[in-house]
Formats: sequence, C-alpha cells, structure tokens
Amino acid sequence: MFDVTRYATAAQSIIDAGRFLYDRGWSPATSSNYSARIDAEHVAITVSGRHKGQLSAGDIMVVDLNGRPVQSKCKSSAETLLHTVLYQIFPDVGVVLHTHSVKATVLSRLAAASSTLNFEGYELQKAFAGVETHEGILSVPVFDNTQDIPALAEQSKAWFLAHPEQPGYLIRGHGLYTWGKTMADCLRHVEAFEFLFECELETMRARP
Ligand SMILES: CSC[C@@H](O)[C@@H](O)C(=O)COP(=O)(O)O
Ligand SMILES: [Zn+2]
Repeated sequence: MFDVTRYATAAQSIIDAGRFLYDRGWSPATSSNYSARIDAEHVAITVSGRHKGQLSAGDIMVVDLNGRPVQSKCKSSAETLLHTVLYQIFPDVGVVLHTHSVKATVLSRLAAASSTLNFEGYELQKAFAGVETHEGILSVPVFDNTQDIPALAEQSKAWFLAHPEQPGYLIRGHGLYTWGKTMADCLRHVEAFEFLFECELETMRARP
C-alpha cells in the first residue's frame, strides 16, 4: 500500500501544475494528463476526462506501475500507460507531464514522417537536467498519433531505452510528453520545450 501523506503531496503538486499549464494555454479544456510518483510501485495520476485547469483532489487517483487502479473506481487517464512505462524504465523519474500546446501540435504536424527533431545551438537547452552546454543535440522523436496506447507505450519504451538521456517526445498532431525528477524539473522542461518549439516555428517562418 502507499503512504497517504506522500499521495496528498503528489496530488497537490498535480493540481497546482494543472492551473499553471492551463493558464499558459498549454493544456486546453480536458486535454493533457499529469502524474507524480508516490513510491517505487505507485503513481498519482489524473482521472480521465477532467478539466486540467480546474483539478481538485477528486480528480487525482492512484495506479500501480502497470497502470492498474489502486483503491479507486475511477478511470485513470486514457494515456496512463504512456506515464507508467516511463516510471518503469527510469527509477529516477518522479513526474511526467503531457501537454497539448498549439506550438507542439503545429510543429509535430510539420515534421516529416518517422522523424526526430534535433535542437542544437540553443542556450536554453541548458534548462534540461544534466545539460551544461548549447553545443549538444537535444533529440525529440515524433511518434505518429494513435488510439492504440499500449502500442505507443511500447514504441516510446524502446526509443527511450536506447536514448535514456533525452527528456521528451512529441506525438504528431497531439502534444508533448516530458518528465523529470521533481515537479519543478518537469515544469521547467515543459517551459523550455515550448520556447524551443516557438523558435523552430519562427525560424521556419523566416526561412520558408
Ligand atoms: C480532449 S481530447 C485529449 C485526449 O484524447 C487525450 O489526448 C488527453 O490528453 C487527455 O485524456 P485523459 O484521458 O483525460 O488523460
Ligand atoms: Zn493527449
């Protein structure tokens, strides 16, 4: 079983993140889903279909690392497996955030089929945990959108097992997944990705 105090802390961090991400326009309406690790076997995650800018305690539930509900009759996020697979493969991951911003959606639709977007030469790459120079390459795979979430979970698992240092991915026409050790780290990653996506779109506009 899980520690109730740790659950309450995780749930409150998700509620606060939802307000922030909704206010920035990155989680419109009932889009997006968020999770925070409680312990080695349990994760607090948003209930499916809830408005992410108006979350309260009843909109957060617990699942195990296989995505099965624990002590709840609610339906967890339709994309629960995209979260739990990351907690399974990366014991250090404490938070996963999925957002639906306009820029992530548009950039992912412009990317070529089966492509990876490479960001290099941006000072802001240093906002990602462990990155100390603009000279590295931040690689963001773009997976095709699908309603087959178990298949997408397997696809993302295989890619990130091969590229464990990369902090996120796009789903075409859909949105961003990113993660971090803490909520602060993960929110910083969302914000940094949004900046990089905007820079790429502006660069494309300037050089058609
Ligand atoms: C509003 S449609 C978006 C959903 O299909 C999905 O992509 C999403 O992000 C939210 O689903 P949810 O089941 O609430 O976690
Ligand atoms: Zn989504």
